Amino acid sequence: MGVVTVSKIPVIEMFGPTIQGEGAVIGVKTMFVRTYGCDYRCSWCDSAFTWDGSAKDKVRMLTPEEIMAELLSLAGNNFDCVTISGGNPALIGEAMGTFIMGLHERGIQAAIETQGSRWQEWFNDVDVLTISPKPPSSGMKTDWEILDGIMGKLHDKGKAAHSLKVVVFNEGDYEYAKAVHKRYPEVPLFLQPGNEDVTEEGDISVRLLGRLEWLFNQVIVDPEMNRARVLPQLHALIWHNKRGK
Ligand SMILES: C[S@@+](CC[C@H](N)C(=O)[O-])C[C@H]1O[C@@H](n2cnc3c(N)ncnc32)[C@H](O)[C@@H]1O
Ligand SMILES: Nc1nc2[nH]cc(C(=O)O)c2c(=O)[nH]1
Ligand code: SF4
Ligand SMILES: [Mg+2]
Repeated sequence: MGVVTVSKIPVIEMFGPTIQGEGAVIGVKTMFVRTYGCDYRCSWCDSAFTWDGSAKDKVRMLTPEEIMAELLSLAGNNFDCVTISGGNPALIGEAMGTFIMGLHERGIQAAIETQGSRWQEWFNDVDVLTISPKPPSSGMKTDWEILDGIMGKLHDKGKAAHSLKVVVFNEGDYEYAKAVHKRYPEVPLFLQPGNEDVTEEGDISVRLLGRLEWLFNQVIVDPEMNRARVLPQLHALIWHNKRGK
């Protein structure tokens, strides 16, 4: 019985350059690679096409070299950061590690968006690692043992700059974010208001800013959140629910 090495990555979309709209590196110019498949099914997922089957025919199995070539043909030298999101990119093993090495060989930084349900060895090589555990409104249940394991390994190896990002839709989610903060007090925590309608067309910025103000007001009166940072989804303020931005 041989070991099967999976050398390809399921890619649902690549786009950019755009501006990173969330979390620790908000405002940075970046390309996006979005992988297909997720082990979660968040009720409010803004990228459900990565797992609900609606875009299955658009998935391409690509080698790290093919992804690199496509990024270069999309943007030339007009970027030095690639954000890998999904879906859950942590479902992908060695091939992702190879891809990240290729980025580094070209002096390009790798940022990852994942929910903290799976560990991969290549997390150690990521430049900007965002772990986004899911609050109750998502309908998902956090496996704290797994999350503790991931946070512990990141802490021990001390290599990847990592942060936590919790999406908050309501009071219950806010309490969850506080529990996350208490559990991992040394890790930078970003709070992001939820987008309650990811299909609405047109300008949603006023609705999103209303939710941002609500979240500001939660944090402002809360002495247990003195270090949390509250940020909008900047890209959604500018480009609304448009895909590929
Ligand atoms: C689409 S997910 C993909 C990466 C990974 N599966 C995760 O959830 O972290 C990227 C980010 O978008 C956030 N997100 C998804 N739907 C959202 C919504 N309706 N409002 C605000 N943030 C949302 C997620 O919480 C996550 O931080
Ligand atoms: N501009 C922009 N910033 C983002 N930050 C995280 C995103 C994601 O979908 O993971 C995202 C996205 O889709 N677009
Ligand atoms: S974990 Fe991320 S990609 Fe998966 S369903 Fe939730 S928000 Fe969507
Ligand atoms: Mg997004």
